[in-house]
Parts: sequence; C-alpha cells; structure tokens
Amino acid sequence: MLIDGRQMHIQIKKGDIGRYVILPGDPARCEKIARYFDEPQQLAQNREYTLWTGSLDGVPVAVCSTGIGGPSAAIAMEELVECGADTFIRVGTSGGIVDEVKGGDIVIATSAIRQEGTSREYLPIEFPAAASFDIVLALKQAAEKLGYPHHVGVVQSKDSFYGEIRPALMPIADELTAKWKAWKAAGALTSEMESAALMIVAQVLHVRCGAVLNVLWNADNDDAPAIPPDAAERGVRAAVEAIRILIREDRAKA
Ligand SMILES: O=P(O)(O)O[C@H]1O[C@H](CO)[C@@H](O)[C@H]1O
Ligand SMILES: O=c1cc[nH]c(=O)[nH]1
Repeated sequence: MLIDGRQMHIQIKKGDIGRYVILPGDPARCEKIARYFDEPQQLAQNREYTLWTGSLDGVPVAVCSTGIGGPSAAIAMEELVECGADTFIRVGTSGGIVDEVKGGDIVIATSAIRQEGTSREYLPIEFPAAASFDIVLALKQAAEKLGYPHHVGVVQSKDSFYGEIRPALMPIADELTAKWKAWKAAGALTSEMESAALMIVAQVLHVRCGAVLNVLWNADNDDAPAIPPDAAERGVRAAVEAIRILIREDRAKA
C-alpha cells in the first residue's frame, strides 16, 4: 500500500531496489550483510524494517529485515514485490530438532512446516510451504563451494518462540510436545519462525523464496560440539554466494 508514494511499512518505492533480496529477521544484521555488497548504502529504516542496497557482480541487490514472525515477514515480502523484487533468500537463526543438527551447522530449507498463523490467511493448510527449487540448488552449490557442512530438508516454522523453548510451561504443553515429537520422528531439521509464511506468500505472488538457517543449538542434544567461530557468518556467506549463482543463471537464461 502506497502512502505519499512509498510503501507504507518498508518506506521505499518502485525502482529503489532490484530483483534480489536477502531477508534476515534482525534489523541489526542488515548492515553486516550489506558489507558483502559493492557500494553498500542504507536506504530506509521504519519499525522492524531496515533496508540496505548495493550490488553483486554489477547487479542491484538489497537486504531487508523482516522482524520476528510471519505477520511482519509477509508485509516485508508483499511490499518488496511491489517495488520490483522477485527473488528472496531468508537468512536466520534456528534451533536444531533432529539430533544430527547441532549448534554451528547450517540448514538449507526445502520446505517449512506451517505451525503458524500468517500463511493460513493466504492458503489452506493442505498447500505445502515449499522453497524455490532454483534457490535450494543455488544454496547447496554455495555451501559446497564454501566448504560448509550443511543439511538440506524440512524446517519447522512456529509463532511462539517460548512455546518451543519452554513447552512444558504452556497450558497446551501436551499438544506442543506431541507435535515436536512428530516433527523429530519425521526428520524435521530445525525450528524457526518466518520461512513458512515467506514461502507461502512467495507462492501466492509467483516469486522465488528460499531459506538458509544458522543453527544456534540443539536443546535435545547434550553432546553438541563447540560452535565454529564463523558460524553466524556461514548462512550469510552462503546466501550471498547463492545470489551470485542465481544472477549468473538468470543472465544465462535471459
Ligand atoms: O534470527 P532470525 O532471522 O530473527 O530468526 C529466528 O530468531 C528469532 C527468534 O529469536 C525468530 O525470528 C526466528 O525465526
Ligand atoms: O531455537 C531457536 C533459535 C532461534 N530461533 C528460534 O525460533 N528457535
């Protein structure tokens, strides 16, 4: 929605950004991510939305924070698409679900469990929240090139952070723990809060979306190894490299 010629929440206009956007949750991460761009500059700052632009291989790219959770992430994507973006990579933090996914790992999402409310206001729950195949492949290629051990598969998106961290204290403890057990038994990799909403909004708007998640810990796994010092940077580097890959592929297709 335009107000005084700018998108109501992200406060930018068509032409301010190009096709490719990296989406962290945390506004403080935007400047750090933009340092990987050529000619980084801050474009806007409103509510939870911080925007930086720059270029990679001569092509305009941007980074925009989504804030925490599906509602604000969906708004960011809707308004970024209005401004011309069509390719999104979420870079976030998460908590490992299956025992093999430990602190310091990175996870590339192929799809997300829709244990949240925002995506249900777009599509019925039967519709899967799936990542763009192009982006999954680009992220995998990027992680391999950078030499980062990585997992590829299903992630879980929920609305309540503390429902994940302290489920036993919630009045619906039985439901939360039964679902977590089911996700784990089925091999869900890691838990976060925005990927499902972003993937469903991308599906509805016919744009591409993928996600790469840094794993902070695995609460069920006591023997987690020491987290590598560059762990927080790994998802960011993989996303930046994946954007370069997509730029090359899109150029070749054009
Ligand atoms: O690190 P970000 O991208 O914010 O992602 C994760 O961290 C937040 C919770 O601490 C949620 O937004 C969750 O999805
Ligand atoms: O365990 C975690 C860590 C980060 N973000 C989440 O949503 N869960």
